[in-house]
Amino acid sequence: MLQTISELFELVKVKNPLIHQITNMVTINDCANVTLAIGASPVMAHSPEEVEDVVSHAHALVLNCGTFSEVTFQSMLKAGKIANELGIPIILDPVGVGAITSREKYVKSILESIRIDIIRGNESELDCLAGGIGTSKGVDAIHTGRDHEAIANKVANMFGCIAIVSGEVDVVSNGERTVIIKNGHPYLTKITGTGCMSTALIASFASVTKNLMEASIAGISTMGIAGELAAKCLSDKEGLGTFKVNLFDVITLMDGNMWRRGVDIFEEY
Ligand SMILES: Nc1ncnc2c1ncn2[C@@H]1O[C@H](COP(=O)(O)OP(=O)(O)OP(=O)(O)O)[C@@H](O)[C@H]1O
Ligand SMILES: Cc1ncsc1CCO
Repeated sequence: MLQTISELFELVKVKNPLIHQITNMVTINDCANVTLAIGASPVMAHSPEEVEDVVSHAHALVLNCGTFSEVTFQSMLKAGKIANELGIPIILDPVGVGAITSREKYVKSILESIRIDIIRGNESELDCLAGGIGTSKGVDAIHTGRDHEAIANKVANMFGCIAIVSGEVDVVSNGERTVIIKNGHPYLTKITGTGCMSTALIASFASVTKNLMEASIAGISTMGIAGELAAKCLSDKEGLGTFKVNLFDVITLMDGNMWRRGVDIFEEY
């Protein structure tokens, strides 16, 4: 498995897939840049008049709910339906679901109307989709001690997709098989958007393979490994600003070999 995942890095760089992202206004620029850093090509288009055209040329579609509106919702439905028709993988990032009541209704409606391939969110967000209370503080997770493996497994089975619960360890499940990834660094929680950027990375990998479990593992672990290496390079006088720059540097340099050396996977079946 490690060998085939490591090959995805080269594949993304060679194919330079187009990743259509309907995303939030807080982290949009970072998501575009991380997509470029891994070797894919971002296009951020939101308007209902444009999304059908844009998605029909894309190789993956990201739906990120971070700053939501009725217009965004309509755009997501339009783009999602075309992506389903064309067999383009859709990756949902249900930012803030559980924290903002109206968002839950919209996200559940998206999940009823469109076939979603991968859902990535933090513990609170995925717990909400699994039918729990999804306790959170704004868009950040509140750690409840709930079983992340059970949450990922339940979401995967409920929506027939791959579910990723990110956190101190990341859990990836397709409802039958669960993989636990132990990479990461606490600083990843201190700059906004590392979850959103992980979703953009997952979409980049999902656009070049039919094996969406491997794409999910590649995307989420890349952020964890990059966080570790970015922190390791910090001097005593450097903090989150340099950490963020280092994070982009590491992701630019990441290839299959670097990934294999850094990844810390624990598998369960
Ligand atoms: N306590 C932690 N220690 C180490 N790594 C962490 C920790 N919490 C999260 N991470 C890593 O941070 C990245 C983002 O995950 P997180 O769950 O914080 O996303 P998020 O809450 O959706 O983020 P955002 O909404 O800011 O985009 C992942 O790569 C995850 O592995
Ligand atoms: C801070 C924040 N608020 C809405 S979206 C977002 C980015 C992280 O999800």
